[in-house]
Amino acid sequence: MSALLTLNEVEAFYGAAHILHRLSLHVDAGERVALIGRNGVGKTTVVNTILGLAQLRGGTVRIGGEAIARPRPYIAAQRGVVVVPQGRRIVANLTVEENLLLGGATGRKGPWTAPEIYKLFPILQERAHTPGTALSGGQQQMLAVGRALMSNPGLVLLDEPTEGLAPVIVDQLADIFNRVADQGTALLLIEQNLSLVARVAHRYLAMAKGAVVADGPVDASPEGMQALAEHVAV
Ligand SMILES: Nc1ncnc2c1ncn2[C@@H]1O[C@H](COP(=O)(O)OP(=O)(O)OP(=O)(O)O)[C@@H](O)[C@H]1O
Repeated sequence: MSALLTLNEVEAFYGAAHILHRLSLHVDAGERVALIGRNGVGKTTVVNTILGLAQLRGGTVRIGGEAIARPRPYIAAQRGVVVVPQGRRIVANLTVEENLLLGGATGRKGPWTAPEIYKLFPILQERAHTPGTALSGGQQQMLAVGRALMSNPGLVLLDEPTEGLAPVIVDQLADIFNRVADQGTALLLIEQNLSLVARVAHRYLAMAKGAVVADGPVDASPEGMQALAEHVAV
C-alpha cells in the first residue's frame, strides 16, 4: 500500500511553544488508524501542522509521497487529505446544503456528490435549506463529515468527532465511518472513546509529549483494550 500521509521527524510550534518533537507517522491508502493519547499531548497539533495552522520547523510532511514545504489547508484538500475539525466549524450563515457544497470546492472528482451524501445522511436532505448551525450537535457532525467527503478525499482526519454526543449518535457515526472506510477512504481517527476506536480502527498510534510512542493493531479483547486505555488514562 502507498502512503497517503507521512510525517517524518516533525518539529511543530505555536509561536515559541514547541509542541511536536520528532513526530513520525504514516497512513496508507484505505487504512483505518486511530491516534490516541491524553489531553494536551498534541493530537490536534498533528492536524494543525498538516494544515499549516501550527508552524512546521523541522522534519517533513508528505502527502501522496510529495513533500509539502509550507502546508496550507487548501494544499492538503487538493491532494486528498481533508479534516473534520474538532468543534465541527459549521458556517453559521449558510444553509445545510451550502455548507455541504463548500466541501466540493477543490473540484476533485470521485464517488461523493451531494445526492450520495444525502443517501448516507437522509436527515441532511430533510434539513437542506435550514441554517447549518440550527442542526443538533449530532446532525452538525454528520454535516461536517459530509462536507469533508464532498472533496472526494483519499484520507479523512477526524478530530474527536464524537465529543459531547449521545451514545446513540456515536453508534450511528461509527457505522458511517465504517461505511466510508469500506468504500476505500482511509481514516485517521483522533478519539478518546476507546470503544469507538475498537469498532472503527484496525491500527493505533499512541502519543505522549508531542511524539508517537507506541503503535500496533487494535485488539478488542479485554487485554487489548486495557493496553489502549493506558495511553489515554489521566
Ligand atoms: N494556539 C496555541 N498556542 C499555543 N499553545 C497551544 C495552542 N493550541 C494548543 N496549544 C498547546 O499545545 C499543546 C497540545 O495541544 P493539542 O490541542 O494539540 O493537544 P490534544 O492532544 O489534541 O489535546 P485535546 O485532547 O485536549 O484536544 C497543549 O499544551 C496546548 O495547550
